[in-house]
Amino acid sequence: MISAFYNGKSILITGATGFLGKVMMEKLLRTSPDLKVIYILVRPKAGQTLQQRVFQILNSKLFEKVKEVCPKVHEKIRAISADLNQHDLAISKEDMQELLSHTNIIFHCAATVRFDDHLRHAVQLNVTATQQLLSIASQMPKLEAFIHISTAFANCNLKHIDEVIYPCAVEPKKIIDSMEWLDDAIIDEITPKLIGDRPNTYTYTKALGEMVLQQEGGNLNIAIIRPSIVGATWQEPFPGWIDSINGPTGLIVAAGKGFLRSIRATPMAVADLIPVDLVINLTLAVGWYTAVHRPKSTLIYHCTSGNLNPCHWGKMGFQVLATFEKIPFEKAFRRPNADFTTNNITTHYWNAVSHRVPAIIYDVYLRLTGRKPRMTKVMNRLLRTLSMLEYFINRSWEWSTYNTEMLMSELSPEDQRVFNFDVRQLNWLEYIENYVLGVKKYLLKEDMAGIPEARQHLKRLRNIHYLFNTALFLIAWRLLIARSQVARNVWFFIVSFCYKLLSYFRASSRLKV
Ligand SMILES: CCCCCCCCCCCCCCCC(=O)SCCNC(=O)CCNC(=O)[C@H](O)C(C)(C)COP(=O)(O)OP(=O)(O)OC[C@H]1O[C@@H](n2cnc3c(N)ncnc32)[C@H](O)[C@@H]1OP(=O)(O)O
Ligand SMILES: NC(=O)C1=CN([C@@H]2O[C@H](COP(=O)(O)OP(=O)(O)OC[C@H]3O[C@@H](n4cnc5c(N)ncnc54)[C@H](OP(=O)(O)O)[C@@H]3O)[C@@H](O)[C@H]2O)C=CC1
Repeated sequence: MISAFYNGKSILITGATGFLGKVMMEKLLRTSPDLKVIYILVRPKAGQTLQQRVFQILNSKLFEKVKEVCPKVHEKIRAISADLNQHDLAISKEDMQELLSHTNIIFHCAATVRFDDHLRHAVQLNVTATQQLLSIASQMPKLEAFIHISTAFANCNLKHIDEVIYPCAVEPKKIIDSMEWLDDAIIDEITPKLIGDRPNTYTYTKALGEMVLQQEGGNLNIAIIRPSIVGATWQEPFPGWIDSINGPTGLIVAAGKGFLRSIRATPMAVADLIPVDLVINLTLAVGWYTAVHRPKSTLIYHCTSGNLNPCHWGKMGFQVLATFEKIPFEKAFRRPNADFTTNNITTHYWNAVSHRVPAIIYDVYLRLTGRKPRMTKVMNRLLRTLSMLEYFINRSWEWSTYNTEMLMSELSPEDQRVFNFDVRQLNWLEYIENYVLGVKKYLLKEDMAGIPEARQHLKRLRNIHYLFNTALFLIAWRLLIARSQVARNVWFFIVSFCYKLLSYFRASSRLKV
């Protein structure tokens, strides 16, 4: 039923080149190959034109399965040049006309997801662009539904979060206006006051974005999806696909490569991870439900795992490390072994001993061998990332999921199977193993044939580690003996004790003969 609904439709997706957007395009094309067209708003980036970007995406591994059911996949995608940083989204007149007269459904995924983005930029992307898209949407006569992707952490200043829009202290309109005339220095100064007890500009501006939808949605048929921490695919189009380094993925890479040795995290805090294919299944089901059933008010759907099938960071970390034993990453800096600490002092200690000192030693080695030092820079970046993510790995939240569960009960058995978003069916251990494997294959693009060599490399690292520790112990001991009478006495006692033990064994073996 849901598949049939999208057939013949013209669908507009923003953020289609991003992590969620790609999985959404793939699923739509695979399950509704007779859809009319998918308009995607794309900007040229990294020296590539939009056509080159789209070509690269459609020819990637993710889209291999789609081509079996929809060979003319290229013809179904219409890339429209746009920049959400620009006031009018920088869409040409002709393209705008086409969008206005044909679009049936909008999925608004584009956003800045950087936690440290400057407030001005975060407001432009996550608030102003949403406002402008709403204004465009309100001129679309054929529009049936406007689906907005927010985040479950938009209200992370609360402990229990319901499927409602919570107001922010300052009206989004006022924030948008002030960003026009305030200079960067003043914005920097007021940012902590505005974001209040939220940890970053991302969560704050996503909350403002929701308010804009509520206040300026007019008669539009709107729904909001709030996913928690989005991870690799669970089942579709195949398990473990991921190409984004955001969230836990960057830390999995850092742990697997041996950079990440210690992390300030609460092992019993809920790791509210949710697979990306599950998020997309829910989103497409919401698109159908919103368009067909036209709920009286804007419904919000939490796409979270914690209340239905909880996993904890401790369990996740353990399983990630266990997977590295089977599937090691190539060219690791050290053997993967990341510990969780919960206290500030041990965090500082391990950061110094396990992160900074090895980086400095390695950079000295690089310098001595005539190469450019780089490890300290990598470590600094890792520590900065850790400090940004810590907020989310030391707390647990409760999200109510009434609307999501209501929607599940509205689906036919066939739709429940094809657009499965029932997280209770997910086996975490299996999922995390596939996730780590997917990070190796699809993000790091490492060949599975290289696993024996990666294992050998880890063995060499282990031997170097033992050798290094022994040498360090002997040097420290030698220095201690040279300086301390007590250490000398202990040393003398140990040596004479060993000597006596040896003499005793020798004498007793002679007596036996
Ligand atoms: C033992 C294990 C335990 C595991 C335990 C895990 C616990 C983990 C809890 C997480 C909990 C999160 C909960 C969030 C819930 C939301 O709603 S999340 C939305 C998702 N958003 C994020 O995750 C954004 C977080 N990241 C950031 O804000 C920024 O990356 C940081 C952390 C500020 C770092 O910024 P930065 O140092 O400037 O680094 P950045 O430029 O971003 O990237 C560094 C490199 O990665 C590359 N890169 C960046 N993005 C990408 C991408 N998407 N794809 C590919 N490459 C990329 C860049 O190109 C760059 O490479 P170079 O150009 O230097 O060669
Ligand atoms: N990933 C996660 O863990 C979570 C994500 N979400 C939400 O899901 C949505 C998608 O996130 P995700 O796919 O991970 O994010 P990505 O960073 O992977 O993708 C962001 C998308 O937005 C586009 N975009 C950014 N700036 C502009 C711009 N100026 N003009 C046009 N397009 C732009 C990007 O285009 P380009 O490729 O050109 O940069 C990209 O397609 C977001 O709304 C996010 O808040 C919610 C919860 C968790």
